Amino acid sequence: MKNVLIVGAGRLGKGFVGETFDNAGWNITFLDKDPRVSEELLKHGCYYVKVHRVDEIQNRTVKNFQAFTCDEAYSCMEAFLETDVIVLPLYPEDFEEAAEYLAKCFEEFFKVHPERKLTMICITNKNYLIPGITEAFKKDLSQDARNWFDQNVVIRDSIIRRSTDASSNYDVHIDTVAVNSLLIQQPVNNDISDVEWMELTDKIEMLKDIKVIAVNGPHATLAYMGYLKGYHTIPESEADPEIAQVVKEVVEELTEAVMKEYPITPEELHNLVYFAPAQGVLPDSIYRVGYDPIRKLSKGDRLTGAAQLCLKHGVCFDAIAKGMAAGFKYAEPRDANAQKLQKEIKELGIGQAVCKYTGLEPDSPIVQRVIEEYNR
Ligand SMILES: NC(=O)c1ccc[n+]([C@@H]2O[C@H](COP(=O)([O-])OP(=O)(O)OC[C@H]3O[C@@H](n4cnc5c(N)ncnc54)[C@H](O)[C@@H]3O)[C@@H](O)[C@H]2O)c1
Ligand SMILES: O=P(O)(O)OC[C@@H](O)[C@@H](O)[C@H](O)[C@H](O)CO
Repeated sequence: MKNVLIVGAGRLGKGFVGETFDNAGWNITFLDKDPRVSEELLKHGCYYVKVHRVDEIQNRTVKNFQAFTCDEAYSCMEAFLETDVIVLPLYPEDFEEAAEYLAKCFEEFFKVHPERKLTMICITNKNYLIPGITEAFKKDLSQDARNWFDQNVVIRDSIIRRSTDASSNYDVHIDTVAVNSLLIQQPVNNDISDVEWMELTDKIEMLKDIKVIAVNGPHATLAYMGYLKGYHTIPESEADPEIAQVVKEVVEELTEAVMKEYPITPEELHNLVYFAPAQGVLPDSIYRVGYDPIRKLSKGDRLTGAAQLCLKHGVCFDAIAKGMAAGFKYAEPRDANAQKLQKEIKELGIGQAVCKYTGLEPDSPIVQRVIEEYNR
């Protein structure tokens, strides 16, 4: 049987990666730095995933797994030494710490199985992270292990086209929408062709730029505008006619700009970004989708990146600016970066804050439009 180690056993780690590899008959090992994750998994002995597919809702119970915390005793070591594939559904800021912790595991793997190959798959919505992640994973290795790592381990980026939510990262009841595959940069070192929803591709960086702008830009707009109207879930925002109209215009604006910027046909774009309707309703939270407005408003990311493309190609970005302005008003108390942003806006004023967090110059037409929308 093949073995997968899932580093980051939160919503996506359990609800997508764990459930999917379990379905394909792989041995699953979860590793998480939050002790509540393994405590809950081990207490229940299983977890539950409601998989919303196009044709049905599957209620899956996943029972066959091991779960570990990133403890000092390295209780995950034995499982690590048997792994074939390592999947890392982590937020961008968490890779460095994961790499530091796992250095000891890679050092041991190299000693015990120098002949084996490994594939690591990173799951985030941030592009161009792989060189930095690779450095982080090699940083604490001995020279011999580093040489081995270069020859035997590949770290691949992916494009995740699936929403998966739960009340917390340690909740054992998870909802996921399964209508699109995970696109993974090829080649990989280990055979994953038996696992549903895993699809190898080329041109990952270009496709990821497009996907983050075209899928996550409208998604963030739903979250930020919905928050301002007091909603808690994305379906509530989608049902609001005023928000739905702005989101429709966001899609029109960014689609025109994307088609001008990238060598992609309308059919290829559709295949990349279309989510077929699934059965039931995923109660996806505005908290999760809006999470970390500092990342989401940064240069090149889903909203500012979309506006930048529009500006470059002479396309109107009025609706995108509305989404960005709502992002600058996002004050969710549980979101540390939303709080940080609000504090900075109070201290610096909206003008300087927009420049600082979008990375754009004060005379940029994007900055001007966002400030106008913010003050409206
Ligand atoms: N949930 C989704 O629908 C979804 C969709 C697309 C992309 N993503 C991306 O996937 C990634 C994970 O999202 P999520 O929703 O599963 O988040 P989550 O918060 O539910 O889970 C992340 C888990 O990683 C753990 N973690 C953090 N640092 C760690 C470390 N150093 N070592 C081990 N574990 C560590 C956390 O404790 C947490 O349990 C993010 O980059 C997110 O943007 C999520
Ligand atoms: O994961 P984030 O924080 O980058 O973005 C939140 C959502 O937009 C995102 O997770 C989507 O649900 C997902 O990318 C859809 O495929």
